[in-house]
Amino acid sequence: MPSVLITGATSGFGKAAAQRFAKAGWSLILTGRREERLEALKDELSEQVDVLTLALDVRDSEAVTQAISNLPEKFLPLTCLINNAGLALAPEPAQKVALQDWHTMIDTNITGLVNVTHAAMPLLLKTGEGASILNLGSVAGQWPYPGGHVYGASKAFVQQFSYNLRCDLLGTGIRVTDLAPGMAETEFTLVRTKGNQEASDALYRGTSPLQAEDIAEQLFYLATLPAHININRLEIMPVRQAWSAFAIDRDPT
Ligand SMILES: NC(=O)C1=CN([C@@H]2O[C@H](COP(=O)(O)OP(=O)(O)OC[C@H]3O[C@@H](n4cnc5c(N)ncnc54)[C@H](OP(=O)(O)O)[C@@H]3O)[C@@H](O)[C@H]2O)C=CC1
Ligand SMILES: O=CCS(=O)(=O)O
Repeated sequence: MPSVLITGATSGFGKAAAQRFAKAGWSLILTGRREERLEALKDELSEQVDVLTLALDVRDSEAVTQAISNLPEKFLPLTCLINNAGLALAPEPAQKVALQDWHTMIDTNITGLVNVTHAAMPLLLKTGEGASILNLGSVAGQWPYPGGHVYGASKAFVQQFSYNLRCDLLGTGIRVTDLAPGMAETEFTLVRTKGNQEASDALYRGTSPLQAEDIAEQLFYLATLPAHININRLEIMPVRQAWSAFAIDRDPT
């Protein structure tokens, strides 16, 4: 059976992806920092498929390299890497943000993603044709909005890194995709607001955001496309989300 390595499998897209790939019989390598959630997911899915859990922080390059370069044989060949672990912090304007919040986003969304990709690449190269790297970007990587500051910039990195990887991996058979969702109801806003459940509920109330299962379905689709097809970027929004007009600063009347 093919195997998939999913970062950030303790919640949201990552957890839903684990459930989707398990349904199709893929072996799962699941990572995240919250060990008890990883173990609960393992309990849920290990009757269906082989599950390996790796409790780690993607920002810790040594831990990442150590864990991924020592995967048990049973979980090889590695067919798909889903770089999903990530977060937004500080929805307030840039001029009000604590510097540490910017660092946390850069360290997780950029350095973490790079750490995991670097560690997994030798395994994906061994797999060759049909292997995939699926990177969770965001509409925020393409479209600016107030409060997007470093989060949007980190997702722009994900897009360009994905495209550049495509160039270097040409001829290896490895596909690379920047999957860029819009508003999706997960724990994302709870994290962004540092635990404000009311603010999170308010954002999703009265509209129809994407659900984690919608993104899991796209991830499974991308990973199981015929081996000669590469989708470079897939942007997906809820029907009830769109762009808005330019904001203009005007003199008071
Ligand atoms: N929801 C949305 O509207 C959108 C989200 N995205 C992106 O999708 C990805 C998944 O987000 P989503 O499922 O919505 O959010 P969730 O908050 O529900 O899940 C985020 C996951 O990332 C993991 N994670 C965060 N930091 C680290 C870290 N330092 N080391 C390891 N794992 C980490 C968390 O695990 P743990 O805390 O256990 O470590 C968790 O499993 C993110 O990259 C996000 O930016 C993109 C577009 C839209
Ligand atoms: O990446 C998350 C979606 S949004 O909050 O930037 O619209």
